[in-house]
Amino acid sequence: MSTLAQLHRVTRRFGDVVAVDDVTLTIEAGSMVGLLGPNGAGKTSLISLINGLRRPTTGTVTLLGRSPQDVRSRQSLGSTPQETALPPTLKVGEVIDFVGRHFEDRQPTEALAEEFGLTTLLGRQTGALSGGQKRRLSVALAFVGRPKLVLLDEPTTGLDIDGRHALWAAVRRQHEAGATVVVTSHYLEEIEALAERVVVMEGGRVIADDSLQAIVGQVGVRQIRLRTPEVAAVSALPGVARAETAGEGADAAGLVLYAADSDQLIRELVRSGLPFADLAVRGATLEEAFLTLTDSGRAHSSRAASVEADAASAPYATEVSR
Ligand SMILES: Nc1ncnc2c1ncn2[C@@H]1O[C@H](COP(=O)(O)OP(=O)(O)OP(=O)(O)O)[C@@H](O)[C@H]1O
Repeated sequence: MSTLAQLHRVTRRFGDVVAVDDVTLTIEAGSMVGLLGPNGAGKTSLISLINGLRRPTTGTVTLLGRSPQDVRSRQSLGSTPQETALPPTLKVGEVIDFVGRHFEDRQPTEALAEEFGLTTLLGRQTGALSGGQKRRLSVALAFVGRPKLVLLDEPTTGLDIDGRHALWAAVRRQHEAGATVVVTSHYLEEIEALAERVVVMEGGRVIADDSLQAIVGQVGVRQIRLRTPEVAAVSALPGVARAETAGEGADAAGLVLYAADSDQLIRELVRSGLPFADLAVRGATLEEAFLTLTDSGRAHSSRAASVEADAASAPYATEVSR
């Protein structure tokens, strides 16, 4: 596998702020990498180091074997422009043609428009597009030059669910057609839908870098859902790492338990004689993995209150940490 981008011991400071802190990272050709992290984790700064908009304070960044500032390496890079960078009086088709002309091997305007659901908008001025339509155009432009590497910084922010799903499908098809993609997102669902490899950042550092499956698997918890009128007693069973009530139902609340050993917990539950129904067990989600991996998750857990006996009637989910 060839390397498209490489960061070696890269630190980027803005005054006193260390936005990227001693990061070493390799982006291999053919991969689909999700960059995940809480606000201010350094994701955008990392992207701007790869696309050459920023230079590292220390360390080295290479893009296709060259400096990211070298125009030859940027020829093979696709990224989304800021929405405000779209010329408002140019039509969608004209903008795609304009950007496409910068590349030797480009996707035809009609094909790209079709792929990103822009066909009926080709004749419309970009200034007259909705926010979601501008977003789709911005992402489509990242792919027009058949780039080897595409950097998508929060590609679906502001899109509704249908719009998000349609864009993910288009990005997946472009990836299958050969594009290597790095995508940052606040939506865990987006990373789960797109990424094969997940890099988790926090405080400028990479705190996890593995396959999506392995990241989720790192969280040694399983989720057990059931309904019970005895919320407090079931939540207090040995082996429960965390419990949340959904507050549904008048007499038997929905309860979500997290445990390292779900089999053992179920044995304890049966042995306790406590009433329960609708038992379901599944593995952790990316969200649970993320909360476990990041400080925000630790803060979130420590803020959580204990399950009280009256939690069954609470209108919102209650989370506990034990
Ligand atoms: N131009 C800048 N000048 C000063 N500080 C900056 C600059 N750009 C980023 N920072 C700081 O660097 C840190 C990382 O910011 P960055 O935008 O890379 O994070 P992020 O993970 O993309 O966050 P978000 O998810 O909120 O977009 C933050 O503390 C931010 O305030």
